[in-house]
Amino acid sequence: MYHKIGTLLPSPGTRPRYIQMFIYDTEHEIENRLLENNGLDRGLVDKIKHVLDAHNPFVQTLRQLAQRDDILNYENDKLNTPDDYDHIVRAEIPDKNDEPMLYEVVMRHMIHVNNLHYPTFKQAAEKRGFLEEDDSIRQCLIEARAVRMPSALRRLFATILLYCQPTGVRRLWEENYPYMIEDYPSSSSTNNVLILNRLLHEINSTLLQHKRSLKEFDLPQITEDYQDLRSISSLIEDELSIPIPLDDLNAVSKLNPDQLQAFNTIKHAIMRKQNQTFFVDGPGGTGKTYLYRALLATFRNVGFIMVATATSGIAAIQLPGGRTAYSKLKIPIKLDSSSICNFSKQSEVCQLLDRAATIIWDEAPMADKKAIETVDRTLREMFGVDLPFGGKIMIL
Ligand SMILES: Nc1ncnc2c1ncn2[C@@H]1O[C@H](COP(=O)(O)OP(=O)(O)OP(=O)(O)O)[C@@H](O)[C@H]1O
Repeated sequence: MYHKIGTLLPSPGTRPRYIQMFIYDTEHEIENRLLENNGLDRGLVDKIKHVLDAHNPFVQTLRQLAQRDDILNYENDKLNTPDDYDHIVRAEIPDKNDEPMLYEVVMRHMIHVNNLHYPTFKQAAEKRGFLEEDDSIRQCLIEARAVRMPSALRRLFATILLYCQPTGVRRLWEENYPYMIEDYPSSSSTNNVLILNRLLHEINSTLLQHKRSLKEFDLPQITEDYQDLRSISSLIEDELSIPIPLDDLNAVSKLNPDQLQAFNTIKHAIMRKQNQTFFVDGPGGTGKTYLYRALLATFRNVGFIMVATATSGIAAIQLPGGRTAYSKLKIPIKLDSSSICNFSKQSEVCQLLDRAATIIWDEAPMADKKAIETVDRTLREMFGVDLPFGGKIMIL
């Protein structure tokens, strides 16, 4: 209904139409109707008008609007949503004894019944069974989950918030949240907060474009910590979002005595931020990669940044988030005794290395000696610390 009726009062210079007939210039309502359509039978229109006035509760409600002082405020404002109408269109429940028939009609058709009032027209209509609670929205989201990318699902969710006025926002959120974050990589509990905030931030950005905000909805809110995290580079964010395989977390309990000794020694240094360089050596197949994976999982799981590199690409992909040392540390191809890695002090790479608890470089002995010296020289210079690798804990 609200799509068709336009403003409650006609705009200046135009004749009343549709719903405006019941409110504007009611003394000349018949004439106004005939002007709209001169083929009408005056007698018939008059009879219909009386029938509607006597028996239609909506017409009676609209007639009362004419007596409202604030109705003029709505003259030029199109009421766009059921809530807008609900705000001003209300019917009184007639006295059951004085007007039993009218009472029955109103009780049958009126939205707010039994003194139960709902914040919006839509909610009231749902409670009366005129609408199904968010069912069409839910169905739409279920279909979208099957065929749409998570990014499209996020935009759809924001659009639903903006235009569909769901009543159970929190329930829709809980149902669809896991599907909306599917393309945000993470598995640790630490990162879940980041992921939640990232999703909320993205939905909020869409809402802000339409001058709305997350705060208006029954949804979790962005935590303040996230505002700090927003200032970090995307490189660090990517590093914090590296998935942590459960097997790697469990690997700690399966380390053999040698591996465990190495694990504990390195752990000790990381916890105390002691500058140390470790050389993990052993014949092929003795569990070096196994140890690295256990270290990466354990410390990433508690929010540490662990940069994982290897000399060869094959070895790099054995480590979650692993890259070749040349690529990650921007080691130049041509090396000499004064080479420096290709990143500046202000670069995201430098920020990442600065925040990293440790740098793992698997198969380092296979790399050109000058490459290792270049990294050492660069980190000393970047961090202004004259210690091996600028004071970083290195595992080679
Ligand atoms: N403590 C352990 N418990 C169970 N399995 C282990 C353990 N340590 C190593 N392994 C297994 O042994 C195999 C070889 O281990 P890994 O690849 O870590 O050795 P590596 O020293 O890195 O070998 P390479 O130098 O050839 O790369 C892997 O399948 C690994 O899962």
